Amino acid sequence: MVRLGTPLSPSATRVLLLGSGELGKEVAIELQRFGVEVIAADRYAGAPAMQVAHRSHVLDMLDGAAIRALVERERPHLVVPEIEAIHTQTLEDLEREAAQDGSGTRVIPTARAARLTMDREGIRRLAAETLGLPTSSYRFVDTVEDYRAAVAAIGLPCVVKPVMSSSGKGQSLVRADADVQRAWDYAQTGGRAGAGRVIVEGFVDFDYEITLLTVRHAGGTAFCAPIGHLQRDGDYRESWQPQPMSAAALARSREIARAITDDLGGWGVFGVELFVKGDEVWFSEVSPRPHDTGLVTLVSQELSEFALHARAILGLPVPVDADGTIATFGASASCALLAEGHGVPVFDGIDAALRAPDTALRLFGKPRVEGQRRVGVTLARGADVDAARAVAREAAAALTISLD
Ligand SMILES: Nc1ncnc2c1ncn2[C@@H]1O[C@H](COP(=O)(O)OP(=O)(O)OP(=O)(O)O)[C@@H](O)[C@H]1O
Ligand SMILES: NCC(=O)N[C@@H]1O[C@H](COP(=O)([O-])[O-])[C@@H](O)[C@H]1O
Ligand SMILES: [Mg+2]
Repeated sequence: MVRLGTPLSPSATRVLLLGSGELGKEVAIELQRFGVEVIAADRYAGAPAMQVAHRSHVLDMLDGAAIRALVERERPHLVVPEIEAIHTQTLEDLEREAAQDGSGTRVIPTARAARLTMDREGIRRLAAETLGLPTSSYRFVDTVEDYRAAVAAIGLPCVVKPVMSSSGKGQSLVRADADVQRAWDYAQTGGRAGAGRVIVEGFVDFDYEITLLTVRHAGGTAFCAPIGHLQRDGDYRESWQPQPMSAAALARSREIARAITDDLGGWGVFGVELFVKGDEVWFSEVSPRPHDTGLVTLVSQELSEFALHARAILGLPVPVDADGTIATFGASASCALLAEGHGVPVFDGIDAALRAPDTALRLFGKPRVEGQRRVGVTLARGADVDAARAVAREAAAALTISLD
């Protein structure tokens, strides 16, 4: 039996979000709807989820002592990682101590899942070497000499990424010898945690790629309809649901998603990223939390990936149909809004963007842009995926973003 208290009272169910971006903001809203007390943390003030949380804290999330002090101060029932770059060793320590002293703090989905996925090496070795799942070829390197040898061994084209990065930061596609040094230099400066270890991956020449949102909940494992997406510079630009795919490729995708999520364990939404060519499927990576390409579920599903995460982590029911699928409203799409430059975002043309029926918009409220940053998303439903994508793109094109 699940029991929820009243926020800001001794009975409150307290959730600490580690990371407070656009994905955490939607999770926070869903938790608020259940009267959960939400505490948001991130490396900067005024982050999106902080704007809808009961309170917030600014800290360096790679600082283990700072994470520990925050958990001891807030005594959350659930610690919910929202980004990769967290001092996950501290989460493992806290999880173990909580099991011993009975304080009841749980890490979502598990501290081990957070540790393995914060770093490309942990999750890649688990998937490819322990579970035997198909992946691209890969090598991990620490020095420029080893890097050059890895590129030679893997062959061109290859993809170079810092082991700790997301949204394509520090990532390059190396097509020719002339790109090799530049890719190393970018990987050393573009990652979230500074210079360091790099993965060199063989290029997978896929037909399309998907995110298979997989929900581990009290009643078992459920899948959302596959989400197709378009990435540029390693960052998502458009996503749509459902991605048309063969029955064999979908079955294989579910098999891979089940294998990796069963191993990671715990409750919550996982974004399993897969490459598909014909009926063949490769595992790429997994987020043990809602996924950016899953923003489309804000219009495609009664229960978005954020609502599903809230339900799953609280131990609440997740309704599924007979074959374990979560219902959708039909073809839908999302289009990311990127701002470039320096300053505080201001949006014009909102009325034009929302003129078409079945169109929606999320403006994340990120306080500043320095360089390039995703600041919002347009959402649309349509007769089919192509129509939905066109409406989402048109809505995005109707908006102008300036930086004050
Ligand atoms: N080995 C590969 N072969 C072909 N394409 C790849 C490969 N690795 C990455 N990509 C492309 O780059 C995109 C981003 O890669 P990846 O997901 O590893 O980066 P990321 O920084 O973790 O992104 P995010 O955090 O947004 O998921 C992939 O979705 C895919 O389009
Ligand atoms: N691909 C991972 C992803 O989309 N993560 C989302 O972006 C935020 C960071 O944005 P920022 O870099 O603009 O601060 C994260 O907090 C999360 O919501
Ligand atoms: Mg990815």
